Amino acid sequence: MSVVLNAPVFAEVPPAPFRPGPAGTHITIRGLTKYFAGWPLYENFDLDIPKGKIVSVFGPNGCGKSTLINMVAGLIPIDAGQILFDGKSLKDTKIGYVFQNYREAMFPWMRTIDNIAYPLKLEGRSKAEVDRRMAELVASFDVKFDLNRFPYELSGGQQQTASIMRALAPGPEVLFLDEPFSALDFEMTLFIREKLQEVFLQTGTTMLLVSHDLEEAVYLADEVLLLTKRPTRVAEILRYEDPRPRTVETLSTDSFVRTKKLSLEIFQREVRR
Ligand SMILES: Nc1ncnc2c1ncn2[C@@H]1O[C@H](COP(=O)(O)OP(=O)(O)OP(=O)(O)O)[C@@H](O)[C@H]1O
Repeated sequence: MSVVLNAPVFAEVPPAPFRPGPAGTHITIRGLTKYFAGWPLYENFDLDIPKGKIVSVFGPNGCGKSTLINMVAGLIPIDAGQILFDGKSLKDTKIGYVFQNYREAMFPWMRTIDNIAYPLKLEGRSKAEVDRRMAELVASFDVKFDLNRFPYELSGGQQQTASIMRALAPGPEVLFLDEPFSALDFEMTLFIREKLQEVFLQTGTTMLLVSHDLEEAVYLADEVLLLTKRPTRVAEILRYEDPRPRTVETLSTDSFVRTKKLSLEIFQREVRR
Protein backbone atom coordinates (compact mmCIF):
# COMPACT_ATOMS: atom_id res chain seq x y z
CA MET A 1 0.00 0.00 0.00
CA SER A 2 1.45 3.39 -0.93
CA VAL A 3 0.90 6.42 1.23
CA VAL A 4 1.17 9.93 -0.18
CA LEU A 5 2.79 12.20 2.33
CA ASN A 6 2.26 15.95 2.29
CA ALA A 7 -0.52 15.62 -0.28
CA PRO A 8 -2.76 18.73 -0.59
CA VAL A 9 -5.84 18.56 1.59
CA PHE A 10 -9.10 19.56 -0.13
CA ALA A 11 -11.82 20.70 2.20
CA GLU A 12 -15.28 19.46 1.28
CA VAL A 13 -17.21 22.66 0.53
CA PRO A 14 -20.91 21.96 0.57
CA PRO A 15 -22.89 23.82 -2.11
CA ALA A 16 -24.76 26.86 -0.78
CA PRO A 17 -28.32 25.86 0.09
CA PHE A 18 -30.92 26.98 -2.43
CA ARG A 19 -32.66 30.11 -1.15
CA PRO A 20 -36.34 30.04 -2.10
CA GLY A 21 -38.19 33.22 -3.07
CA PRO A 22 -40.97 34.81 -1.01
CA ALA A 23 -44.50 33.35 -1.04
CA GLY A 24 -46.09 33.71 -4.47
CA THR A 25 -42.82 33.24 -6.35
CA HIS A 26 -43.06 31.18 -9.53
CA ILE A 27 -39.58 31.35 -11.03
CA THR A 28 -36.52 31.48 -8.80
CA ILE A 29 -33.22 32.44 -10.37
CA ARG A 30 -30.10 32.00 -8.23
CA GLY A 31 -26.47 32.67 -9.03
CA LEU A 32 -27.15 32.96 -12.76
CA THR A 33 -23.92 33.51 -14.64
CA LYS A 34 -23.44 33.96 -18.36
CA TYR A 35 -20.36 35.06 -20.28
CA PHE A 36 -20.14 35.88 -23.95
CA ALA A 37 -16.66 35.86 -25.50
CA GLY A 38 -15.04 36.11 -22.07
CA TRP A 39 -17.13 39.11 -20.96
CA PRO A 40 -19.70 38.78 -18.20
CA LEU A 41 -23.29 39.52 -19.12
CA TYR A 42 -24.78 38.13 -15.90
CA GLU A 43 -22.73 37.31 -12.83
CA ASN A 44 -24.29 35.70 -9.79
CA PHE A 45 -27.68 37.17 -10.73
CA ASP A 46 -30.68 36.49 -8.47
CA LEU A 47 -34.31 37.17 -9.27
CA ASP A 48 -37.77 36.06 -8.14
CA ILE A 49 -40.57 36.17 -10.69
CA PRO A 50 -44.07 36.10 -9.19
CA LYS A 51 -46.72 33.58 -10.17
CA GLY A 52 -49.73 34.63 -12.20
CA LYS A 53 -48.32 38.07 -13.01
CA ILE A 54 -47.01 39.81 -16.09
CA VAL A 55 -43.42 40.98 -15.67
CA SER A 56 -42.08 43.39 -18.28
CA VAL A 57 -38.32 43.43 -18.74
CA PHE A 58 -36.90 46.82 -19.66
CA GLY A 59 -33.35 48.15 -19.80
CA PRO A 60 -30.54 49.65 -21.85
CA ASN A 61 -29.71 48.28 -25.30
CA GLY A 62 -27.71 45.10 -25.13
CA CYS A 63 -28.12 44.67 -21.36
CA GLY A 64 -29.35 41.14 -21.92
CA LYS A 65 -33.16 41.27 -21.83
CA SER A 66 -33.59 38.66 -24.56
CA THR A 67 -30.73 36.57 -23.23
CA LEU A 68 -32.35 36.55 -19.79
CA ILE A 69 -35.70 35.23 -20.97
CA ASN A 70 -34.00 32.84 -23.37
CA MET A 71 -31.91 31.40 -20.53
CA VAL A 72 -34.98 31.03 -18.34
CA ALA A 73 -36.83 29.38 -21.25
CA GLY A 74 -33.88 27.04 -21.85
CA LEU A 75 -33.10 28.34 -25.34
CA ILE A 76 -29.62 29.57 -24.34
CA PRO A 77 -27.41 27.54 -21.98
CA ILE A 78 -26.28 29.15 -18.74
CA ASP A 79 -22.70 29.01 -17.46
CA ALA A 80 -23.70 28.62 -13.81
CA GLY A 81 -26.65 29.02 -11.50
CA GLN A 82 -30.05 27.52 -10.93
CA ILE A 83 -33.48 28.30 -12.30
CA LEU A 84 -36.51 26.64 -10.76
CA PHE A 85 -40.21 26.87 -11.59
CA ASP A 86 -42.32 26.30 -8.48
CA GLY A 87 -39.32 24.32 -7.27
CA LYS A 88 -39.23 22.19 -10.46
CA SER A 89 -36.70 22.15 -13.24
CA LEU A 90 -37.50 23.36 -16.74
CA LYS A 91 -37.89 19.83 -18.07
CA ASP A 92 -40.83 19.30 -15.71
CA THR A 93 -42.42 22.62 -16.63
CA LYS A 94 -44.69 23.44 -19.53
CA ILE A 95 -43.70 26.69 -21.20
CA GLY A 96 -44.75 28.67 -24.27
CA TYR A 97 -42.65 31.12 -26.28
CA VAL A 98 -43.72 33.88 -28.65
CA PHE A 99 -40.96 35.15 -30.93
CA GLN A 100 -40.54 38.65 -32.28
CA ASN A 101 -40.20 37.38 -35.81
CA TYR A 102 -43.54 35.69 -36.39
CA ARG A 103 -42.68 35.15 -40.07
CA GLU A 104 -40.06 32.58 -39.16
CA ALA A 105 -41.89 31.16 -36.16
CA MET A 106 -44.42 28.98 -38.03
CA PHE A 107 -43.89 26.00 -40.28
CA PRO A 108 -44.72 27.39 -43.75
CA TRP A 109 -45.77 24.00 -45.13
CA MET A 110 -48.48 23.54 -42.49
CA ARG A 111 -51.85 25.23 -42.45
CA THR A 112 -52.22 27.73 -39.62
CA ILE A 113 -54.58 25.47 -37.72
CA ASP A 114 -52.05 22.62 -37.86
CA ASN A 115 -49.28 24.94 -36.69
CA ILE A 116 -51.36 25.87 -33.66
CA ALA A 117 -52.27 22.25 -32.94
CA TYR A 118 -48.67 21.07 -33.42
CA PRO A 119 -47.61 21.18 -29.73
CA LEU A 120 -50.76 19.27 -28.76
CA LYS A 121 -49.93 16.55 -31.28
CA LEU A 122 -46.37 16.44 -29.96
CA GLU A 123 -47.83 15.78 -26.52
CA GLY A 124 -49.65 12.79 -28.03
CA ARG A 125 -53.16 14.12 -27.38
CA SER A 126 -56.04 12.34 -29.09
CA LYS A 127 -57.84 13.91 -32.05
CA ALA A 128 -60.88 14.61 -29.86
CA GLU A 129 -58.73 16.39 -27.28
CA VAL A 130 -56.95 18.42 -29.95
CA ASP A 131 -60.28 19.43 -31.52
CA ARG A 132 -61.71 20.44 -28.15
CA ARG A 133 -58.67 22.54 -27.23
CA MET A 134 -58.61 24.17 -30.67
CA ALA A 135 -62.29 25.11 -30.35
CA GLU A 136 -61.57 26.63 -26.93
CA LEU A 137 -58.67 28.68 -28.29
CA VAL A 138 -60.62 29.90 -31.31
CA ALA A 139 -63.45 31.01 -29.01
CA SER A 140 -61.21 32.74 -26.48
CA PHE A 141 -59.27 34.58 -29.20
CA ASP A 142 -62.46 35.38 -31.07
CA VAL A 143 -60.64 34.50 -34.30
CA LYS A 144 -62.14 36.17 -37.35
CA PHE A 145 -59.69 34.94 -39.99
CA ASP A 146 -59.49 31.58 -41.74
CA LEU A 147 -57.21 29.22 -39.84
CA ASN A 148 -57.17 26.84 -42.79
CA ARG A 149 -54.93 29.24 -44.67
CA PHE A 150 -51.18 28.89 -44.71
CA PRO A 151 -49.32 31.36 -42.43
CA TYR A 152 -47.90 33.32 -45.40
CA GLU A 153 -51.47 34.01 -46.56
CA LEU A 154 -52.22 35.88 -43.32
CA SER A 155 -51.38 39.44 -42.24
CA GLY A 156 -48.58 40.02 -39.72
CA GLY A 157 -51.05 40.56 -36.89
CA GLN A 158 -52.97 37.42 -37.80
CA GLN A 159 -49.74 35.41 -37.89
CA GLN A 160 -48.69 36.76 -34.51
CA THR A 161 -52.17 35.98 -33.10
CA ALA A 162 -51.72 32.42 -34.39
CA SER A 163 -48.27 32.13 -32.80
CA ILE A 164 -49.66 33.27 -29.45
CA MET A 165 -52.45 30.71 -29.82
CA ARG A 166 -49.86 28.02 -30.56
CA ALA A 167 -47.78 29.01 -27.54
CA LEU A 168 -50.88 28.85 -25.33
CA ALA A 169 -52.35 25.67 -26.83
CA PRO A 170 -50.82 23.21 -24.36
CA GLY A 171 -51.75 25.42 -21.37
CA PRO A 172 -48.23 26.56 -20.43
CA GLU A 173 -47.35 27.48 -16.86
CA VAL A 174 -45.18 30.32 -18.16
CA LEU A 175 -45.41 32.30 -21.39
CA PHE A 176 -42.30 34.07 -22.68
CA LEU A 177 -42.74 36.92 -25.13
CA ASP A 178 -39.72 38.53 -26.77
CA GLU A 179 -40.87 41.82 -28.29
CA PRO A 180 -44.03 40.27 -29.69
CA PHE A 181 -45.28 43.59 -31.06
CA SER A 182 -42.18 45.11 -32.57
CA ALA A 183 -42.77 43.81 -36.09
CA LEU A 184 -46.45 44.81 -36.11
CA ASP A 185 -48.13 48.01 -37.19
CA PHE A 186 -49.86 50.14 -34.55
CA GLU A 187 -53.37 48.81 -35.17
CA MET A 188 -52.19 45.21 -34.87
CA THR A 189 -50.09 46.05 -31.80
CA LEU A 190 -53.19 47.37 -30.04
CA PHE A 191 -55.19 44.31 -31.11
CA ILE A 192 -52.62 41.78 -29.89
CA ARG A 193 -52.02 43.72 -26.68
CA GLU A 194 -55.73 43.48 -25.87
CA LYS A 195 -55.84 39.78 -26.79
CA LEU A 196 -52.89 39.11 -24.54
CA GLN A 197 -54.55 40.91 -21.68
CA GLU A 198 -57.80 38.98 -22.22
CA VAL A 199 -55.94 35.67 -22.23
CA PHE A 200 -54.10 36.68 -19.08
CA LEU A 201 -57.40 37.51 -17.37
CA GLN A 202 -58.83 34.13 -18.41
CA THR A 203 -55.84 31.97 -17.56
CA GLY A 204 -53.63 33.88 -15.09
CA THR A 205 -50.56 32.47 -16.87
CA THR A 206 -47.27 33.89 -15.62
CA MET A 207 -45.84 36.00 -18.44
CA LEU A 208 -42.35 37.35 -18.97
CA LEU A 209 -42.34 40.06 -21.62
CA VAL A 210 -39.43 41.88 -23.23
CA SER A 211 -40.49 45.20 -24.71
CA HIS A 212 -38.62 48.19 -26.10
CA ASP A 213 -41.68 50.37 -25.73
CA LEU A 214 -41.90 51.74 -22.21
CA GLU A 215 -45.58 52.64 -22.47
CA GLU A 216 -46.42 49.12 -23.56
CA ALA A 217 -44.13 47.57 -20.96
CA VAL A 218 -45.87 49.43 -18.13
CA TYR A 219 -49.39 49.09 -19.58
CA LEU A 220 -49.24 45.30 -19.58
CA ALA A 221 -47.17 44.80 -16.44
CA ASP A 222 -47.85 43.92 -12.85
CA GLU A 223 -44.13 44.43 -12.33
CA VAL A 224 -41.59 46.34 -14.41
CA LEU A 225 -38.17 44.76 -14.08
CA LEU A 226 -35.57 47.43 -14.83
CA LEU A 227 -32.09 46.19 -15.62
CA THR A 228 -28.71 47.93 -15.52
CA LYS A 229 -26.04 47.97 -18.22
CA ARG A 230 -23.84 44.86 -18.33
CA PRO A 231 -22.68 43.14 -16.20
CA THR A 232 -26.39 43.20 -15.69
CA ARG A 233 -28.08 43.56 -12.34
CA VAL A 234 -31.60 44.44 -11.24
CA ALA A 235 -31.76 48.25 -11.17
CA GLU A 236 -35.23 48.26 -9.69
CA ILE A 237 -38.52 46.37 -9.71
CA LEU A 238 -41.58 48.62 -9.86
CA ARG A 239 -45.03 47.33 -8.98
CA TYR A 240 -47.86 48.64 -11.14
CA GLU A 241 -51.27 47.77 -9.74
CA ASP A 242 -53.95 49.48 -11.84
CA PRO A 243 -56.91 47.10 -12.23
CA ARG A 244 -57.45 45.04 -15.40
CA PRO A 245 -58.69 45.18 -18.02
CA ARG A 246 -56.57 48.23 -18.66
CA THR A 247 -57.87 50.53 -21.36
CA VAL A 248 -57.03 53.78 -23.11
CA GLU A 249 -58.19 55.57 -19.94
CA THR A 250 -55.52 53.69 -17.98
CA LEU A 251 -52.84 55.59 -19.89
CA SER A 252 -53.75 58.81 -18.13
CA THR A 253 -54.22 57.52 -14.58
CA ASP A 254 -51.90 58.97 -11.93
CA SER A 255 -50.41 55.58 -11.17
CA PHE A 256 -49.67 54.81 -14.83
CA VAL A 257 -48.07 58.19 -15.46
CA ARG A 258 -46.08 57.94 -12.21
CA THR A 259 -44.83 54.41 -12.95
CA LYS A 260 -43.85 55.31 -16.51
CA LYS A 261 -42.02 58.45 -15.36
CA LEU A 262 -40.17 56.59 -12.63
CA SER A 263 -39.22 53.79 -15.06
CA LEU A 264 -37.87 56.36 -17.48
CA GLU A 265 -35.84 58.08 -14.76
CA ILE A 266 -34.30 54.79 -13.66
CA PHE A 267 -33.64 53.82 -17.28
CA GLN A 268 -31.90 57.16 -17.98
CA ARG A 269 -29.86 56.90 -14.79
CA GLU A 270 -28.67 53.45 -15.85
CA VAL A 271 -27.92 54.44 -19.44
CA ARG A 272 -25.77 57.38 -18.25
CA ARG A 273 -23.97 55.45 -15.56
N1 LIG B 1 -24.38 34.50 -29.12
C1 LIG B 1 -23.77 35.60 -28.68
N2 LIG B 1 -22.44 35.74 -28.76
C2 LIG B 1 -21.81 36.84 -28.29
N3 LIG B 1 -22.44 37.87 -27.72
C3 LIG B 1 -23.78 37.79 -27.61
C4 LIG B 1 -24.52 36.66 -28.09
N4 LIG B 1 -25.83 36.86 -27.85
C5 LIG B 1 -25.91 38.06 -27.24
N5 LIG B 1 -24.69 38.62 -27.11
C6 LIG B 1 -24.39 39.90 -26.49
O1 LIG B 1 -24.98 39.90 -25.21
C7 LIG B 1 -25.55 41.18 -24.93
C8 LIG B 1 -27.00 41.03 -24.60
O2 LIG B 1 -27.75 40.67 -25.77
P1 LIG B 1 -29.34 40.66 -25.74
O3 LIG B 1 -29.81 40.47 -27.14
O4 LIG B 1 -29.80 39.71 -24.71
O5 LIG B 1 -29.63 42.12 -25.23
P2 LIG B 1 -31.00 42.92 -25.24
O6 LIG B 1 -31.02 43.71 -23.98
O7 LIG B 1 -32.15 42.03 -25.49
O8 LIG B 1 -30.69 43.83 -26.51
P3 LIG B 1 -31.57 44.87 -27.33
O9 LIG B 1 -31.99 45.93 -26.38
O10 LIG B 1 -30.61 45.38 -28.34
O11 LIG B 1 -32.70 44.07 -27.91
C9 LIG B 1 -25.27 42.05 -26.15
O12 LIG B 1 -24.12 42.81 -25.90
C10 LIG B 1 -25.02 41.05 -27.25
O13 LIG B 1 -24.14 41.58 -28.21
